[in-house]
Amino acid sequence: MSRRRFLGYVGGGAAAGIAGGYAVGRAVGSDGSGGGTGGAGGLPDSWPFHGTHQAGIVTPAQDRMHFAAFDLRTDSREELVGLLQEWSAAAAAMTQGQVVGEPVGAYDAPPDDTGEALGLPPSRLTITIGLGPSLFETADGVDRFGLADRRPAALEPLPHFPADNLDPARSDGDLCVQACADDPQVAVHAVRNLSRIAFGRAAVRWSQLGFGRTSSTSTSQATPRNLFGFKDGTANLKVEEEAAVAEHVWVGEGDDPAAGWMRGGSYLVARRISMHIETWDRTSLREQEALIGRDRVEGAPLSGGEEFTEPDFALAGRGGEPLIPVDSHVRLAHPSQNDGVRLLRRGYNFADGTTALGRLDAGLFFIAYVRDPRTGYVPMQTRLSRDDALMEYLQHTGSGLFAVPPGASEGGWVGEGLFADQSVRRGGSGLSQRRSEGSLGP
Ligand SMILES: C=CC1=C(C)c2cc3[nH]c(cc4nc(cc5[nH]c(cc1n2)c(C)c5CCC(=O)O)C(CCC(=O)O)=C4C)c(C)c3C=C
Ligand SMILES: [Fe+2]
Repeated sequence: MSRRRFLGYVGGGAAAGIAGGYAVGRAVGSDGSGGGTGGAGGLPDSWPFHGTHQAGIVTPAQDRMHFAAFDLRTDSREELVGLLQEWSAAAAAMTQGQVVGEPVGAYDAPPDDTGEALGLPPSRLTITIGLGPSLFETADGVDRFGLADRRPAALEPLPHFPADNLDPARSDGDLCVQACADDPQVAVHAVRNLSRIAFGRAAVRWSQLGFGRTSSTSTSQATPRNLFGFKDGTANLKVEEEAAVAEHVWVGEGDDPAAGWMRGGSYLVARRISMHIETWDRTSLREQEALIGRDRVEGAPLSGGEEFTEPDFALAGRGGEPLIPVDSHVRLAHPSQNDGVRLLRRGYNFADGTTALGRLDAGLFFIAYVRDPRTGYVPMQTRLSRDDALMEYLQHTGSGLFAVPPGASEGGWVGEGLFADQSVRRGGSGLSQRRSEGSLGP
């Protein structure tokens, strides 16, 4: 049942009228107007949960995010399967603006749906589910769920990068959920309800709220700005570049024969990057632009042109120095310096109050989707962490790598292929037989 109809159902016409007015006040128009940063034109009001790929990857980036990493509190394979199934069903409902579970349950029991999104539209919510390396094997080699031989080779914990200052309490996790929406209440509601469903089986390890997307993932979107005040996402990989997305984002058929279940999936890299805002704000505009390699107002490369003009790294100024400095961010991150690698960035700004020193605890929650982090992320991050002059203003404080399985079909669930593959391989008993044996879960 839709969250909007629900109010009329339980409260009668008057309740529906009040709630409807409230919802309209908060809603983002279907043309994206009022959606905050950028506003994407002509978008539908909701995105389907089911499909070849999970939603929330090439979907035009929404304005808000709630990201959560979970640790499993069970060693039962059946409970893990049940959790992924229940999460998928709840995600399918919430992304369509429907209530989770029974619209009206027993009066003496807690309601299924936590309620704070009642009356709110879908708000283009997407829910993307990922699996961390520790789900397959713990750091001390324990195979909790019989999945170690299904682990993708690309799902190795990220290495330590120069200048990393990672907080374990903001890093890693067995599972992750990325909930993005144009209304923060809808994104938070999604994570809260998945967390409630997980009770007893998994618990939130860490989470991050984000606002003001720092990337466009579609040419229909205007380029937003990060907290340094610069346009961010200009050269991002966009959904319209189908061939490049296939090459750089989706796991292909022959990528990893031992992990065929990842075909059509991707790998999510998350980095919580604190930005030294106060220091930046005392830095000259000339220096700021040299650090980025683009001008602040238009976002054009310092070699000239407009926002979408290709940078000319060879062009030198009067003094003979390249106009785009050799240690600038965009030069070091450009495909020409990275064996042609392109990332699909999907990050968000964050501001988490103030530090003990009275500075803004703010930055960029960097998310990228890559086909293989070993080639598509690690070398670039190593180069940036070592040589990027912008690093003087940044500190990486959290990190995670997650395998994001392909999308679920109608009636299916995210991660189904991981377990199905295994049942076939382990003795050819087949999915349904293993179900009837009770070894796969419900
Ligand atoms: C490892 C990958 C990257 C991290 C980490 C990263 C952090 C980061 N970036 C900015 C600001 C900007 N980045 C821009 C471009 C850009 N950044 C990366 C990669 C990482 N950034 C890439 C691949 C690119 C595109 C390079 C290209 O092909 O030209 C830009 C310019 C505008 C744009 O193209 O998006 C800005 C601005 C910050 C502030 C930051 C960490 C907090
Ligand atoms: Fe960047």
